[in-house]
Amino acid sequence: MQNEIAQLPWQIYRETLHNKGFVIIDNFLSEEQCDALRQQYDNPGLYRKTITMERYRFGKGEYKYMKYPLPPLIQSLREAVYEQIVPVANQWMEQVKSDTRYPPKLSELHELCAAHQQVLPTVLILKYQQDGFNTLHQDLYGDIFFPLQMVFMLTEPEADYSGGEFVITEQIPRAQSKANVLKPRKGSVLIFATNYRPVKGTQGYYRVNMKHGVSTVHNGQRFSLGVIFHDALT
Ligand SMILES: O=C(O)CCC(=O)C(=O)O
Ligand SMILES: [Fe+2]
Repeated sequence: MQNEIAQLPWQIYRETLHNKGFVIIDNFLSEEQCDALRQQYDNPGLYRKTITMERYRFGKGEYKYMKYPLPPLIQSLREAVYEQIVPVANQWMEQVKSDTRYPPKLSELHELCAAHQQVLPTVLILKYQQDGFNTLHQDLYGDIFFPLQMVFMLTEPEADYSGGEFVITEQIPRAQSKANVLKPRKGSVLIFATNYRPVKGTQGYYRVNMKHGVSTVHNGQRFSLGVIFHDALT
């Protein structure tokens, strides 16, 4: 899996991340891998915490945080994609004139997280049913955060559910927000900015704040797997 990931045209994906703050890679997971992950939703041994989204007013639906050790497929995806996108994260830090630099390996990011008491895995699997949705948010879990994250689509739009678009908003300084509405197919991965992206202005780069969420699912069931790279305090 790690070798297959390394073979993808990452230079193009990195450019898209720079230009738009998100990129969709189709057919990243097979049908079988998606179905297997989805079936694991009901395997209680895999999870450390279940969140009913209504309770926190996060939306409507349910998600579960995985425990360490992660299933081998997810562990290797998380490591391999991190290594490909860490140059984007570092270039963003440079552009916004931050001193933060991210290490080349995910294990090194996790050492940094651990030094800030962030040791719990943030990988989560989400399930939305009819009328489910996810309010616009940012996945920050402590002082240490990696500025990009990914989400895998485990179900197929129109066939498995309707509605349920992935929404990313860009809050342009001194203007109203712009929305990007995405409908990635089953097996696709979407990589996107966790809190902001740099945009070139007349006087260097400025930060455009980004949030993401999921619009209302009208029918059916929508499953996704969110992979955040930093670990959490709680
Ligand atoms: O269900 C989705 O597509 C989005 C889930 C989410 O907020 C995330 O993975 O961070
Ligand atoms: Fe999220």
